[in-house]
Amino acid sequence: MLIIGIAGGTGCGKTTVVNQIIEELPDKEVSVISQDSYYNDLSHLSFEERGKINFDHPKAIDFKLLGEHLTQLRAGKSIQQPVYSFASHNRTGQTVHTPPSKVMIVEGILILTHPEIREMFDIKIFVHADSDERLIRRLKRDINERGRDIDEVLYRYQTTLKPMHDQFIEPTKEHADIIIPNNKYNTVAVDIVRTIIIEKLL
Ligand SMILES: Nc1ncnc2c1ncn2[C@@H]1O[C@H](COP(=O)(O)OP(=O)(O)O)[C@@H](O)[C@H]1O
Ligand SMILES: Nc1ccn([C@@H]2O[C@H](COP(=O)(O)O)[C@@H](O)[C@H]2O)c(=O)n1
Repeated sequence: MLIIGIAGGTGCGKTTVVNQIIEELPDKEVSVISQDSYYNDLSHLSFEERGKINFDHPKAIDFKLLGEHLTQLRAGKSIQQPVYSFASHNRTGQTVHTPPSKVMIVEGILILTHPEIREMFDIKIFVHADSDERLIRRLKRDINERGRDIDEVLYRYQTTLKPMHDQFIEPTKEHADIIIPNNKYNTVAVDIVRTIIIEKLL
């Protein structure tokens, strides 16, 4: 099994890059795990209380469960990946059956911050886009797809997102084996990563 970790600040294009990489690959051979699925279970809090959580701090992530799941996958066992709702700031209670595959891609803003999780990756990738570009993309995406308004996105950006990015996420770039510049769509980098994966699948 080859486990690839793909990190980078919000809006840098991690999900887009992953989708481009796997587009032409056989479904059964490559699976994706999103760090978003591993936000802590916040069922004990009200919606208002959940909305005040700092979702850009490493403590917001259930790294224990993520580590257990990666260990199980490496041992050839399937996992039940939680489904996360950005609308309710919580897990939905549903899960996605995720079997082990030859290549597992794990993507998320904070996945390279945790030493034991980092150790589990055979290849570590950091996707870079400038912060103004990321904010513009985040605004458009969160308003169109995640049920947010401009005030919510900007408030979160100023209070938690930017400080946490500077403190925790940007420094993990130094752990990366590959840095993908993604201010513009980067098909060359996507092709290179896909080629590495295809070699593993042969
Ligand atoms: N290279 C790019 N150029 C322009 N827009 C992009 C690019 N990559 C991603 N996007 C757009 O930016 C938004 C955020 O991308 P996404 O892949 O969700 O980022 P992330 O998973 O890193 O938060 C999406 O609407 C996506 O379509
Ligand atoms: N309930 C939540 C949980 C997380 N976020 C934000 O999501 C970002 C990470 O996801 P990306 O797809 O953008 O990498 C992170 O910056 C959190 O602020 C949220 O808004 N609400």
